[in-house]
Amino acid sequence: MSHAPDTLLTALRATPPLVQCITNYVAMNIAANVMLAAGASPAMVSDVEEAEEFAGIAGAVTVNIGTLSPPFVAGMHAAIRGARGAGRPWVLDPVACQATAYRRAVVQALVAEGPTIIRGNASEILSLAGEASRGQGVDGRDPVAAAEEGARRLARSSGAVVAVTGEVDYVTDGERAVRIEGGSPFMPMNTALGCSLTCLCGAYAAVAEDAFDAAVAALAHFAVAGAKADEGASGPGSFAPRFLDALAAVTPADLSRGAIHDAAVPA
Ligand SMILES: Nc1ncnc2c1ncn2[C@@H]1O[C@H](COP(=O)(O)OP(=O)(O)OP(=O)(O)O)[C@@H](O)[C@H]1O
Ligand SMILES: Cc1ncsc1CCO
Ligand SMILES: [Mg+2]
Repeated sequence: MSHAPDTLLTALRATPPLVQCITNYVAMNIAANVMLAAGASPAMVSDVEEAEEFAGIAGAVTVNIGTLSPPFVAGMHAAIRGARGAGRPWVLDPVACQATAYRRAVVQALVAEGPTIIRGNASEILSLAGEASRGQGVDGRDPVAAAEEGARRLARSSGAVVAVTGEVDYVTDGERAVRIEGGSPFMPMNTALGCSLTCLCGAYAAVAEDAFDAAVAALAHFAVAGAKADEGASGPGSFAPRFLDALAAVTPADLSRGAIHDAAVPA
């Protein structure tokens, strides 16, 4: 059954899903605040001693490789085991996966575990799709349009819904695709908003039957809140608190107004 973003936001706010977010040191506080403002219940639980058990009580798990280390990786695989055992969705954020041999190896092993959703910037998705990427560190340096074909191929090969973010976002499961407009140029000037969006994809996946609908709703929530926060912001600093306020103020009706456009999928 397909659910529109407004229905999913209503469900999210009615029963805030517990989301186990394994994310990087930069994002932990920012992402937790984003999740609470949007209407979800985040828990940054990552140690291998408890990650699998915790995933058994969470509505979804999110895994982000931003500040990678062997202990983090052990916790990620434990949490994924827990999510899979409980039949719950899990979301992958391949931060800077093009940058080093360690990141490339870790991210390949994670993709092989079958993420429900992969959310990254265009440089990261190009790299995961085996194409040339202009990415150097954590920020996207390629246009989303350049990663659309690779995103569809990655979706088909991995079985994940792939969400590519940037000025205009693109979501595909290999068969369906949409573009989402909105947001603000101040968003990429605020660190870890992409990481926070990955956590929100987990929250929507916890309440949705269809991972494609979940990714679209999470990205639309960010697009609408970002556009709202942009009004009156004079720079990235004043944008940040306005964005948190806007995430909380977004209504289900806001999500059904115009940000989401169907995109043709070539055979
Ligand atoms: N130029 C832009 N205009 C409007 N919205 C943007 C722009 N660039 C990014 N966004 C929005 O910012 C959010 C984060 O996407 P982005 O692609 O910057 O993630 P990211 O590179 O993974 O970020 P990070 O790794 O710093 O967390 C998304 O909602 C995206 O739509
Ligand atoms: C700046 C930074 N460095 C590693 S992770 C991260 C957060 C944005 O991806
Ligand atoms: Mg990122």
